[in-house]
Amino acid sequence: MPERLKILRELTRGHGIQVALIAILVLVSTSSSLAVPMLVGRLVAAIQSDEALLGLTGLLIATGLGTAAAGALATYLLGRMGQQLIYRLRVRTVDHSLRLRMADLRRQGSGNLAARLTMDAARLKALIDIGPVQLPMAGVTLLGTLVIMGLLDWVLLLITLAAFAVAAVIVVVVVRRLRSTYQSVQIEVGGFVQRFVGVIDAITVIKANRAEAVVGEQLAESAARLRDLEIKAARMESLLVPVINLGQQIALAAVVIGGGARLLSGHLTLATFVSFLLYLLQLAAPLLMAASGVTGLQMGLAARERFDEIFALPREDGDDLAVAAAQPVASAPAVKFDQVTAGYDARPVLRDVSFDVPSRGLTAVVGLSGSGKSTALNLILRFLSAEQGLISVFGEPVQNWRLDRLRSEIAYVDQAATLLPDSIRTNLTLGSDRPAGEAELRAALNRVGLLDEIGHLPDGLDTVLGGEFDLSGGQRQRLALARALLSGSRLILLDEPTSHLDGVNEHRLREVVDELATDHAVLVVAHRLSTVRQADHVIVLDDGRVADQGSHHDLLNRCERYTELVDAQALAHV
Ligand SMILES: Nc1ncnc2c1ncn2[C@@H]1O[C@H](COP(=O)(O)OP(=O)(O)OP(=O)(O)O)[C@@H](O)[C@H]1O
Repeated sequence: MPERLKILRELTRGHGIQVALIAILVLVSTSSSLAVPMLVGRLVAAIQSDEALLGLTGLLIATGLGTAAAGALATYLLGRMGQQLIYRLRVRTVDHSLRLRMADLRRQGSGNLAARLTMDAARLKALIDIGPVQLPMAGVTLLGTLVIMGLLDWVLLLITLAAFAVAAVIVVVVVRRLRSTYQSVQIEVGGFVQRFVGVIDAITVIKANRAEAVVGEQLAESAARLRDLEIKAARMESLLVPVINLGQQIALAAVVIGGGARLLSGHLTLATFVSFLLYLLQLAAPLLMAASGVTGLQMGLAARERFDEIFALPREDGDDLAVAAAQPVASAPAVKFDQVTAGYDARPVLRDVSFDVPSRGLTAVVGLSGSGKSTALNLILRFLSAEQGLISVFGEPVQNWRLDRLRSEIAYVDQAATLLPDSIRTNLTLGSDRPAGEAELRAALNRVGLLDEIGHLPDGLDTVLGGEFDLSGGQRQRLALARALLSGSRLILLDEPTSHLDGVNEHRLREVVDELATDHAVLVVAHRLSTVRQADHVIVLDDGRVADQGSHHDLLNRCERYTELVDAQALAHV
């Protein structure tokens, strides 16, 4: 347990003054609440001996008010500290998640990560609420109460302890079992959110296939598992309060009998007996507080493990070998694959692949679906690492580049032309090192034929996408290309969409790509015959190997695989 309690030190680090202030307030509140029964005892004695009551009554009221004020302030400060903690934790989780390796990110899944930021964060915050204050407060109150009770009458204290013993054993057993149940609940919640997010992402397919009921049932099954686990936890939690109350009632009965006898035998005064009974009645509160505190601690610890799981995953730039930034070689090809073998989870997708992408001109990669074209782009961007061979960008092996510098040299337009759910302006300038002026943005949009279309949107460049307004597939692709134009990157990777653009825009885009290729290296995963015709160099991938490479015409004359691709319309005739 002390090992686990180290978490409280970690969580409250940097908040020493606040923790000390809270501790003082708690101490004030606890000790004044401990004084109340004593004062009541004194009041009883004063009534018995006909003494003046005013001073004592005033002291009693002041003590009550002091307890309340100190308690309220401690609770507020603690709540504030909890929120600061949750803020730091969320920022760290977001930052770390965004920098995870792609494979780890996929394995975790967006829903599971989102559950960390919501439920797990809230449960960890609960730990702050109870950890530094509730548990010590309960401990101090409990200990103080027991000491005072022992001083008042140690025989009655022994009777009390014996009566509570069984209840204490049950509480310890329940609390221990709760931890593993909370862990299962948190894992199940993560899985449930993960499945739900996945389903909403695929909602168009689900609706089009009328699969709402089937998918809904699968989610309901997951919800049912969650319900069962939560009920199991509730069943265990529900035992705590009655068991403690029962212990108290047994103790009360035993103390009344024992105390009555000691009162009659003259071993106890009435005032002491009243004080003892009041302390006994107060005993349940710190016990309940301790029990719920330890329960919350179990929840918080289970949540902490889920955060640790994320933080233990390496950042993708942890692979950087470069101490100094790579020095690009001016004369080197933009990309060089030298006998590269790579894949996912040790399953090779590309085998012994070698090719060059010159620093100027248009290079196309073609191949059947699944032949490894996108994987090649992933390797250049270091979304993935090669198992064997060497991949260089502008003359430097990719792993020697500082990751952010490598990616600043590359503009990437993915097949779906994914956009951020943000304004068009933000999407256009994403990753730009320098702020682009209005005129520059408009010029880029004009080049890809989007200026008029965006001009018709209600907020123009500041229209937010993904909500009320969105762009068509072709418009997205043109926007992504405009971003590439603005990026200033020397290497453009273009994963061509498989769906067709209309003739006008197809022609316009071809012009833009041609223009770009005059002073940039453009590597395009081509799905259209028009693109390969336009390319200076074509690389033919066949089941992860380079079948051949050369110009469109040379390949038509000599590469059977290429002719097949063209004839079988694997390359669309546009
Ligand atoms: N994230 C991934 N995890 C595991 N395997 C993957 C992953 N992405 C792709 N693959 C596998 O790698 C192989 C090559 O995929 P890749 O996307 O590179 O093909 P492609 O040539 O670009 O295909 P397409 O033309 O259909 O886009 C496929 O067999 C695919 O199943």
